Amino acid sequence: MKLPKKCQGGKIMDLFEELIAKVKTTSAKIVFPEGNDSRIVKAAVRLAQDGILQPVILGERSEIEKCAGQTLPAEIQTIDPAAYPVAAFDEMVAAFVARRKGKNTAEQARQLLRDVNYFGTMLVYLGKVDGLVSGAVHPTGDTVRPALQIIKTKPGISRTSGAFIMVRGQERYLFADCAINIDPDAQQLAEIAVESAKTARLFKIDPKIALLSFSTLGSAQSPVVDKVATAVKIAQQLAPAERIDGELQFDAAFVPNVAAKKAPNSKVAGQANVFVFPELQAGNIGYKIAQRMGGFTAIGPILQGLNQPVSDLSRGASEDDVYKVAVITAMQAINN
Ligand SMILES: CC(C)(COP(=O)(O)OP(=O)(O)OC[C@H]1O[C@@H](n2cnc3c(N)ncnc32)[C@H](O)[C@@H]1OP(=O)(O)O)[C@@H](O)C(=O)NCCC(=O)NCCS
Ligand SMILES: CC(=O)OP(=O)(O)O
Repeated sequence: MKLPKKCQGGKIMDLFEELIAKVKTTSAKIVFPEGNDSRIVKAAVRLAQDGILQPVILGERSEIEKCAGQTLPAEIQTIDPAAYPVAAFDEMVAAFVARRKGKNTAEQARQLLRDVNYFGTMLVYLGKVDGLVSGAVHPTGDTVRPALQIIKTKPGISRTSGAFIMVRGQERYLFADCAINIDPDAQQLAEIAVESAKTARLFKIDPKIALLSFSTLGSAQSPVVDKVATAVKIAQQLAPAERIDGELQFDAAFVPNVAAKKAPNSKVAGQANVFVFPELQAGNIGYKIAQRMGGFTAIGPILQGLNQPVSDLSRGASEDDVYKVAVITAMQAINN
């Protein structure tokens, strides 16, 4: 049944009201490296004024204010990396070099840490803030590389991946990987599926996980289909309690009467709510089609499997998207 528009909007807010209520209790510190972007600064100001989290914006305070066209409230902390105290910067350089275990020299560290994303990620690593939100200006690679190198993945997880929660009225789905792994192998794809189930639960989605393909359970033959079928077997071994199936075409995964024809014995087909794409072109295109043509709100990408929360925005993000992703980042910090 289709709900009236007003009611659909209400449902999106329900999800956020729940998250915000949780996040407010801890007042997490979130760093925003892109103090030169008005969407970032305005969202950070609103988050502080709404009492949701404590933003730390990187940049020179008067420049940040010029960019946002407003004076920053006194409670908003800013850090200008160019004016960071020498002793604290030296400490950051030493910690970076130690973390990189011979992969970067101190000289390289000093150079890299001039980049706001490296600087902000080190603030997370050193525990000076609880999470980072960036990517409104920087492309994904430049936003997440510092996190991959410094924060790294949790034990037992080899790849981080990027999930979107797709919301339209009462509908709530998870799409992954839409952001990071260009051509994951079967093992990596299986890990993405298992991590996606954990992320889904954070958003009260009871996961039924479909690994997507252009083939349903052997209807087409190709090495790329074999990769997905192998990933399903690995994922089922990694997480035997989860409902995981594939390879499935999207219609077989989503539409009950198509599932009845194509995959009648599947416990997932026709009712999947977590969709794992076989590679990044499909995942990134897929979420943008659902967002831009299908009327879904796309929340993310939420980086899964990192030791500490770092979030990458789409450069097409609105001020409101920044606000929501920051709330999710703070929630990940609580659940860490
Ligand atoms: C994420 C991405 C930037 C990493 O590329 P890269 O920096 O060239 O990766 P490298 O292979 O040089 O690895 C750099 C480091 O990150 C680690 N790494 C790379 N991918 C990783 C992943 N998915 N999970 C965890 N660690 C990863 C590597 O192990 C390496 O660590 P090390 O320096 O300690 O050895 C790349 O995969 C990419 O461009 N992905 C697509 C991003 C994109 O454009 N998405 C669409 C828009 S959202
Ligand atoms: C997630 C994503 O696609 O990011 P961007 O639009 O910045 O490339």
